[in-house]
Amino acid sequence: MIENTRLHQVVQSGKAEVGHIQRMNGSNRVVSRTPIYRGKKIVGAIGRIMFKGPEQLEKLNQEINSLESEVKFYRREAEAMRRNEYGLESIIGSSRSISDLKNDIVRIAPLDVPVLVCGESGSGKELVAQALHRISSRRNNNMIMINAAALPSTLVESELFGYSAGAFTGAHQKGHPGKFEQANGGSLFLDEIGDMPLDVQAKLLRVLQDGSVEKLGSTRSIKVDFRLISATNRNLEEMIRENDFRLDLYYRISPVVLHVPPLRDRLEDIPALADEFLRNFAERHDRPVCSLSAEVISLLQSHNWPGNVRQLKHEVERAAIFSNGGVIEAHLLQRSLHGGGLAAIPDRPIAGVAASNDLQLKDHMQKVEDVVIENAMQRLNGNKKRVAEELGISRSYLYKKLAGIGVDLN
Ligand SMILES: Nc1ncnc2c1ncn2[C@@H]1O[C@H](COP(=O)(O)OP(=O)(O)OP(=O)(O)O)[C@@H](O)[C@H]1O
Repeated sequence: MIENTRLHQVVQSGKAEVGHIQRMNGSNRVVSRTPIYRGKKIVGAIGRIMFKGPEQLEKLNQEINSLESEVKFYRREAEAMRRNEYGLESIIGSSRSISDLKNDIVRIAPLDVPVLVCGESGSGKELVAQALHRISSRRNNNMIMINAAALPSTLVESELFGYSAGAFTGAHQKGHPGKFEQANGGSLFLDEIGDMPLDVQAKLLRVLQDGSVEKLGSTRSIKVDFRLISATNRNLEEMIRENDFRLDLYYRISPVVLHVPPLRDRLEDIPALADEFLRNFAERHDRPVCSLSAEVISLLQSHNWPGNVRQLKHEVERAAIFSNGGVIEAHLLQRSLHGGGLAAIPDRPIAGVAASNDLQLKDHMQKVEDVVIENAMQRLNGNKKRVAEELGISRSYLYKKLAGIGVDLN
């Protein structure tokens, strides 16, 4: 006889009981009781132990919760990937200049020629590079990214060329493939190529001429075949005139040049861009999607966006964070967007700048920049990526400024 049984009640009521706790031999069990019918008549009931104890049920519950949130996460990821499937879709905008750019990408992507993507910082050069790769015949292989500005000079060679086993003390036993080798069969995206030191430019040129690399510590050259996509926000022609960029390298990297227009020249794209950023933000943080009031849209369209789309994205996401959902109103935008003022209110007063009369305007500007950058570095705990994003400047420019201020970059 099962103690505490309720099977007789189930026979009487004809109602199944699922997930009930029943005390048996001093332990709690999770049980189910189901009536047995013959035709319309109840002829008995069957009891089953579903879980050996409530803890087991709790554990299962936790597992289901964690699986549910995993599914949610992958759903969001899949959605993001679906949007990026064709590469071009991730470039939002239907202005004339962006439509022309997309048409050029479609035309150029299948041709296996090097492409130089020029444009101001934050204008979307990396997105263009991704789209070129994704709709090229090399899309099933990797696109390897190198940020020439962020490569410490001591690591340039091992990073780019790789090294063979035992090439130097501390080298990994099996050696290491460099970025050129990793890009074999795919594309190599050289970001901020204008910031590449002259000695590295010479090495890169050799690789492009020979189509092969020699690892550090090895005399054997390895054939490499990649499509080179470079990007810069610098004026390379001017750098060539100043002997800061090699003319022969320029010819190699620029059979096709694409120009990404600055945001201020395509203000009509702002509503679509902002909508996309708000949608992504809501998806990432599992929050309802906000929209922008007409006043906010017109304020955004009257700004000149020195940090381009990156700055817009940052601004829109910032407003979304501070909004309570629904429509984002103008008071949530930073002061700078209401006409005048710096993008960030400096934590440290910009002292001494106005006081000294013997400085030229550009020196005053430099000082203001230095202080704003130092403040942002402090506020964001030295996170250079976030500082560059917040100030709407490229990381290469930030590195240069930090080196000028005397901040240790390592
Ligand atoms: N047309 C666009 N549609 C959607 N998002 C965009 C667009 N252009 C830029 N972005 C977004 O703005 C940010 C900056 O873009 P990206 O990194 O491509 O700029 P960049 O020109 O390569 O900048 P940098 O010169 O600083 O490296 C990214 O978050 C990117 O997704």
